[in-house]
Amino acid sequence: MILLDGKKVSNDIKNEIAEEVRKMKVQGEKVPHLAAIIVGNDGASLTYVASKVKACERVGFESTMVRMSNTTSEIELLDKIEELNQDDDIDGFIIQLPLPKQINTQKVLMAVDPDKDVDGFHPMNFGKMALDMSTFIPATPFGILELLDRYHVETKGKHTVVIGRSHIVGRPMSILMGRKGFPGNSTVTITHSHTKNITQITSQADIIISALGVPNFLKAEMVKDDVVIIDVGITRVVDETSPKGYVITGDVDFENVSKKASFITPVPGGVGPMTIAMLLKNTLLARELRH
Ligand SMILES: Nc1nc(=O)c2c([nH]1)NC[C@@H]1CN(c3ccc(C(=O)N[C@@H](CCC(=O)O)C(=O)O)cc3)C=[N+]21
Repeated sequence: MILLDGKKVSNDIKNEIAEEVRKMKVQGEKVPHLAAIIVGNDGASLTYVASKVKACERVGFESTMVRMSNTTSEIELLDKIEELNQDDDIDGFIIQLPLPKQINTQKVLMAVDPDKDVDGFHPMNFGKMALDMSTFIPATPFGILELLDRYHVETKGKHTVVIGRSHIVGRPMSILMGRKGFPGNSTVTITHSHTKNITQITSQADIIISALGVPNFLKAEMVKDDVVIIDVGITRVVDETSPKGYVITGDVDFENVSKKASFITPVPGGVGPMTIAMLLKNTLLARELRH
């Protein structure tokens, strides 16, 4: 079994980006600037945005965190987005999801300038991705592709099973794995809450990408030998014995499934850190597009 070490690979990527930034500075160019809007004060969201800001500092990017109260109206958020769209100093920005229920997420995502949409959530960019045009690929799927690439995991002709059809992970992942190229050229099955007899499907998979959010959902009995496992789950499970009071738990019963797997991502230290690294990569791309 080979561990797909997202922590290590994301560090390698950050070092590569930091090197690019150093070159920009030497040439007297402006460094990339990422902004993140966070609405509300949900603990998990704050932690994620804080780690994005920290990652910016680490590679030498500028970053701006925009905090808005959880009673923010849709209009107020749309105004803020327009401000960032117009701000020439900002190369890219994200709106941390999920948003409070008074706000229509789809409407908000459509207000982002597609050239600054480093999350790749605007329908224009999602469409480009589906049509193999160059664009911002959503950070988590992009990170998974990068991990598969750097570990030379064969995807061509393999049966990839994606669990979950979210707009952020499952749906884009199912498109990307079936695209021409590498990683890609997989035969893809996408499963969701209405899928019947999921074990019958997962047990035929060469590659399983689980983005469900149900801790320890995928058991050893549901997979075949030498399967490749990508665990996107990051559920906080209460644990009084740990210093933070919770442990981050994946969708995969790691202890048992890892015994059958050829490659597997750990949680934490797998897909999560890759997400952050690829957001930086998209921000670098956004800056290059604009200058
Ligand atoms: N507009 C938007 N873009 C996002 O990219 C986005 C979002 N909204 N909403 C929430 C999800 C979640 N997400 C993660 C980022 C880093 C880790 C990460 O670094 N995880 C560490 C553990 C971190 C910890 O200890 O809490 C790991 O898995 O090793 C996890 C999850 C980005 N998301």
